[in-house]
Amino acid sequence: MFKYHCLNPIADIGLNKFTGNYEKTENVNEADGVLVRSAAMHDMELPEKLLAVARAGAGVNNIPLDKCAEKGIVVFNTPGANANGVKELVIAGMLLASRDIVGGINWVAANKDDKNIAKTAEKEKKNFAGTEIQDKKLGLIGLGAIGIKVANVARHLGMEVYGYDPYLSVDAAWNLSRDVKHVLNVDEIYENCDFISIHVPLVETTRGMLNKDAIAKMKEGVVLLNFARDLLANEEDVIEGIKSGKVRKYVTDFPNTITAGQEGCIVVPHLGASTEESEDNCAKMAVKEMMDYLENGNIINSVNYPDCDMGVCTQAGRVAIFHKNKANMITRFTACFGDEGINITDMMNKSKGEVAYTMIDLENAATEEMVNKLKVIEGVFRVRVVK
Ligand SMILES: NC(=O)C1=CN([C@@H]2O[C@H](COP(=O)(O)OP(=O)(O)OC[C@H]3O[C@@H](n4cnc5c(N)ncnc54)[C@H](O)[C@@H]3O)[C@@H](O)[C@H]2O)C=CC1
Ligand SMILES: O=C(O)CCC(=O)C(=O)O
Repeated sequence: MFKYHCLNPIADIGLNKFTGNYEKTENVNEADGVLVRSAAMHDMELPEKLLAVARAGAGVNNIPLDKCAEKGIVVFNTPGANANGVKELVIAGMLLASRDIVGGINWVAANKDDKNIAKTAEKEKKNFAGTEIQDKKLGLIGLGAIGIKVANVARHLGMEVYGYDPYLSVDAAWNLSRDVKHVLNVDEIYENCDFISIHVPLVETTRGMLNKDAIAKMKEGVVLLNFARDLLANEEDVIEGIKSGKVRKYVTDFPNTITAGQEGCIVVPHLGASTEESEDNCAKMAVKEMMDYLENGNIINSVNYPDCDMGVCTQAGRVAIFHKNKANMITRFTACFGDEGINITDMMNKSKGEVAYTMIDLENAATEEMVNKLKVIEGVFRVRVVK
């Protein structure tokens, strides 16, 4: 029996995929798996028993990835599962920035008792007028699951699209409209685009990348859209840009004390993935990944361990070892089994950066003695008897 804990509400359609072999617990300390959306886990004490964290979503900056890796806790996310939800909101964001739709709606609500509202509106509407997005230039920083979808739909809306992604995957390239201008220097986006939308993960190298130096290179009246993470922008610099007139609007999905209620900022309460479809897709994918890992030791879509998939174990035993990615580890593992006279029938070893994961199928079930021998090998973080 496995136990799971939800740090945020997770869609029932996903939770209903758990079989009778799973039980929900309200006590995180007894959970084998944790499901999470945006809850901050950095200050959380990681329970000894915990084996896996599944983020029902894309961004994992709320999870201590390295700390989890060192404890042999696999962190999963759900690539692409909420990308369409975000794409649709980004398009809405561009439209909201182009005419003062929110101001206009508020004006109507404030004048609801005016018997002549139809006539007055015709006089007042000039205050809320704006521009169209067709034929404007859109620059996308990050051409992953979301960036690509935004690029392709923007092309259909008649925009000229520039895209920048130094790590563009082959899959992503296949899905990208050939009309998108793929630039190799982000400055080309800053210098040319009327709308700039950022879709990269928040990591040390991307933190604050939309700052005063970047804004200085941009066109007058640029619209910035940030549906990725607030800390990707230096928002004080963005506010300065708005005050000087350089930045026409800043559309963000991340309310905070810098942008909430600020003139020129259109702030949405983190609604990018808040659609029934995205929530369902993320929940289903997160639960599937977690179950495959808990039952079979397979890792698919992890952000802190390599993918490693040996299917369902048909042998008597399966052991999974989390360890440092360094020389001689496999020799030492196999020696442990050899010393006990246990035959290895199949094996897989994968690495990701500084960590590695080894799955070993055995003709006989692993003994406690053998597991203890593996645990004390220098560089081993965790040994898990899967079967
Ligand atoms: N507002 C919301 O509710 C949501 C926000 N997000 C945020 O959006 C981000 C992107 O999501 P996805 O597109 O699904 O992720 P993804 O992983 O599919 O795409 C990210 C892309 O950014 C690229 N990249 C990384 N560093 C870069 C850099 N310095 N310059 C240019 N490109 C760079 C990567 O190569 C990758 O193609 C997430 O990390 C998350 O923070 C994601 C989903 C929902
Ligand atoms: O779960 C959510 O609503 C947030 C989604 C998100 O920000 C992400 O997937 O990165």
